[in-house]
Amino acid sequence: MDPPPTLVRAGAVRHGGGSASRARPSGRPGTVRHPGRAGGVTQESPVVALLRRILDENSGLDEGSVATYIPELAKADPSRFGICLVTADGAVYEVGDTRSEFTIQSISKPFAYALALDELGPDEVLARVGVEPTGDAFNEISLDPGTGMPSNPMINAGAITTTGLVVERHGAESAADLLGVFGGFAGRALRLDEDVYRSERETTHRNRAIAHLLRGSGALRGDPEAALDAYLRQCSVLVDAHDLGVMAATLAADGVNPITGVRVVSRRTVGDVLNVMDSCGMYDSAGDWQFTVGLPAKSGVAGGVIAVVPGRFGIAVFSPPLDRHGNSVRGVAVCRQLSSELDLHPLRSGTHAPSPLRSTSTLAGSGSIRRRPDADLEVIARRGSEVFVAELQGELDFVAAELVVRSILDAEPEPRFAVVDLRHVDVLHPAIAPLVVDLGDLLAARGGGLLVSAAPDQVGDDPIGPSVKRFADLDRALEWCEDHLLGGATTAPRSIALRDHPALAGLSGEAFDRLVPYLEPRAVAPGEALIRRGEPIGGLFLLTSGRLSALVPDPGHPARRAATLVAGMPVGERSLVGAVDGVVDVVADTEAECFALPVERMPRLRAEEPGLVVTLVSNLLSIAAARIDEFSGRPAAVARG
Ligand SMILES: NC(=O)CC[C@H](N)C(=O)O
Repeated sequence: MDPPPTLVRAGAVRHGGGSASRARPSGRPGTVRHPGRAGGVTQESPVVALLRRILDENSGLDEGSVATYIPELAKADPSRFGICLVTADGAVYEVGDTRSEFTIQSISKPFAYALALDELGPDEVLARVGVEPTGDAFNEISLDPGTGMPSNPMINAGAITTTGLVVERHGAESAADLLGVFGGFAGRALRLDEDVYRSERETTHRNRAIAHLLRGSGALRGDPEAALDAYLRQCSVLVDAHDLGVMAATLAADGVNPITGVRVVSRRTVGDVLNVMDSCGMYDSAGDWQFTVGLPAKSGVAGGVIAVVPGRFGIAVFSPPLDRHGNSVRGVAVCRQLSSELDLHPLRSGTHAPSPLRSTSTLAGSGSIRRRPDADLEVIARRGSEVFVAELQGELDFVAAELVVRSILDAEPEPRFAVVDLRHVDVLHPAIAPLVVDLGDLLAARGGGLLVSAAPDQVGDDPIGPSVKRFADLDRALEWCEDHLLGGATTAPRSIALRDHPALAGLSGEAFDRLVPYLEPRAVAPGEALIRRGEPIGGLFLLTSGRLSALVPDPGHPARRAATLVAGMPVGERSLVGAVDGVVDVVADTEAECFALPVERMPRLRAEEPGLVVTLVSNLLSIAAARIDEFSGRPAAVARG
């Protein structure tokens, strides 16, 4: 059946073939782009190929028969078969008959339950419908003997009550409201199959009995016929497998439709809905489903089945012939195969989350890049095991955080400080906050503390805990620890005389005196840049005091420190070969002093003092060579400092 003309629909290119498409949130529901199409030829995604194989392998399955108790459903074409998988971020994969419409039937139940929960809140809903799996058939005439209320919202008794709650609140508008919410989940306007609605209304004696029983028990408080009518209408909403895939994906995406980007219901509601789908969604085969598939799911007697992999994707299958429980035979078979082949069963997957520890070391093994004199490096090497260093990665939930805390507390010898780097952490669960704060206190009691290096968008700007220090990057945290271990005992020369600058080594006193007029003393305040990336370098700078850092941009993070500079080092050597732009920002960390040889004075120096220039350049070369040795692991030829 053609979709309403005003709507642009995802994947409208195909029927019966296979397609992968990706739709992003935009103003129009279901607007789509086809990444796999090149030169007019549709290139099939491997995911589509996988779904097609599963479709083919199950298309010989001829058991079951189409529902006949609703006369209109008996007309269904039993050969229709489609599979649609939609990811929580909006990629759509579909094979087979994913654009043939059928009525949603009982797959409407979780979505009506979502509307009731969202509007009335869980307390009011739970007072009228339970969450106990019964193992009953979908149409069982049953009430919980303890409460007198229906056991759960996935069997008809519970679903009619859920819809009754909506009717008590919205009256005549209820059917339209339900249709609107279903459309929000599907990402397009949906409509009723009037023939199926009329056909069921005329024959629904059993549901009518249930509705009146519910009125008698007090589960329904309004007109049972009105609740029944709204329920029958909600069951008669026309969808196709693509719609159901998007609806399931919206549940997978915590209630935000991944195609339209619109939040349909709250996150909390989705959690409640998935819970009852998990325990009660497949009626009297719920246990078998749990055992073999293990995913929250819902089936309908017109042949649809949905299953949800929370946070990941939704699956929809359409095939009308049903088993004795009223579940699509091929739908169940496809979900079983997908669950087992793709390792989707949450209790069976056997996969363990990757380790949150990307690397562990101590300060003795991995110091900061701050240049320090050898005597300081010896102190750091000797006391470095007091500082445990861990680079973390991936998702930091409670389980991951427990492992990190344990590895810090089990470390030998016992560290006083722990440096935890979050640069490679993608997700931080709020649940770990108390562990972080307490770990800081525990380390503080040892005379140390916890240092966290993280970008502001990971942990915000607020203090994390009384004994937790924050740093913009790992290197700065390591540097802080080194400074702490050194205390006031550092032997680092805070400043040197210009005469002692290694760049001027070997210059005679006279030559030095002739050079001095070319130089200009310059003071740099903390935070001030001596060189800026992309801007002309002003000259050669000979550092005589203070500390500076060379910073490179790191998308998504604060600038990364690529090198540190101290008294005795040259910066801006490249300006000697002509006017060039800086490739890094060189920024002072402390008050710093240097002598500048400005670029504009260089031509005259070259012309008038060629011998002096040769000495200067060869000194700069040996300093550079020493640094290269250092980076390549060879013992430095020039003393650090
Ligand atoms: N399991 C189902 O899909 C049942 C829905 C159907 N409308 C009924 O109430 O009987």
